[in-house]
Amino acid sequence: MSLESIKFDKSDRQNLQVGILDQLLLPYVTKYIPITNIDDGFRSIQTMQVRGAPAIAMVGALSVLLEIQLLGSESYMKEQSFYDTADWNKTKTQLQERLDYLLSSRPTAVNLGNALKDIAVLINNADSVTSLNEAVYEYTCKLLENDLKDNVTMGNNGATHLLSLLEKEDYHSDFGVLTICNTGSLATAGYGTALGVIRSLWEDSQKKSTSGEKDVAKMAHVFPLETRPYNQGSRLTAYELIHDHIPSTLIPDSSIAYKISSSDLPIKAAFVGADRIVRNGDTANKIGTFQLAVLCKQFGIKFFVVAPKTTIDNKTPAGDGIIVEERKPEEFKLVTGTLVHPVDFTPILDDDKKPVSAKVGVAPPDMDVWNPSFDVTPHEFIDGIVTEVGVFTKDSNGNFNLDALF
Ligand SMILES: CSC[C@H]1O[C@H](OP(=O)(O)O)[C@H](O)[C@@H]1O
Repeated sequence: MSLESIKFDKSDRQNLQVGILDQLLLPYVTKYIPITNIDDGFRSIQTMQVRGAPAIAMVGALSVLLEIQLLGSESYMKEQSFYDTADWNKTKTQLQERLDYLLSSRPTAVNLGNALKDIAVLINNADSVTSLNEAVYEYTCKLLENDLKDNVTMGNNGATHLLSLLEKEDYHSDFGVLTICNTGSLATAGYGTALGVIRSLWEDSQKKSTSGEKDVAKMAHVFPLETRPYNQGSRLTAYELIHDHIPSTLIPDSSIAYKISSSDLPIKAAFVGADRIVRNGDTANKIGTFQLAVLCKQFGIKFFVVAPKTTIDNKTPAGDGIIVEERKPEEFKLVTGTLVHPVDFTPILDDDKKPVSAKVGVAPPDMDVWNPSFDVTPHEFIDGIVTEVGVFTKDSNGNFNLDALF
């Protein structure tokens, strides 16, 4: 099992190498595929071999860095015909065009756009390929380092905030939490955003169990939603929770209300990620998040969005300004997975002893479908926005003030 979504090999500064974990093959097959240029970056993001707003930004930035590395290669520049090698300003303009192409791979998550905006400034200011290579290398290394560091800080911020709320309501017992999609190490540089809070809550629970503390609030169980139609929950979050030995039970997206109302273990919070948080706190996230928020409000369960500053869109005033990506109909009408033995779930191997990928039809081929990748949760349904800077809650008028994040 590997939770490393991105492998960035910097051992040879002149020959940087990047591999991404092909998340379309998880949880049964662990396979890394090389990223060598912007085309590889575009394809891996658009096909969702790599997904998760922060991970998309990091793979995008790395693919630009590797393309700039190629610009410094005589053999590559002799073979290629896109870049005008004789005119540095023209080359820079052409590189900006390539960034625009990369940005079109997935329109909703803002992290990629934020990273490419930063890189566009570096391109504009660079006076040579060498200086540009160094500037984008430094930027990209910092992006990956900061993401992991910020996720741990964010995880602890979210856990501390929930535990203090439970203390205030005089709740001193085990509790469960809900989460949707995948917001863990497979969506980031490590630890995760919403799943990072869950990791911090589990660390807190284990300390309390080890020290034998009684009558204390501690997270005892996680209920991840399967998250159709790409199944980030059942294929990826379940994979991470098993890897970390965190007690959890996978539930169908359609069972939230019944789970909350029938659960013996009180469910006290939902933690979800974000693809774009706009100025008033409205949040784009995986399809199904909005209805989870509505149900949490109905049952009096706290609903938290967890995301780093790189997910903030400080230009868009409200959620109706967010472009919501629609995925291809076949991604809904087919379930993609690995052929397994129905009894012990071991992968069925082909003649080369490799697991066999399969697509199973679950709808009539000529049926129209609606397949939005995200929805937009109005800030009215959000109790808090957890970030590495701190946890933001609404004022007495029900408004978020996120200026500290802009
Ligand atoms: C920390 S990942 C944030 C966000 O990205 C996921 O979308 P996708 O799997 O389609 O890239 C999901 O919405 C997560 O909540």
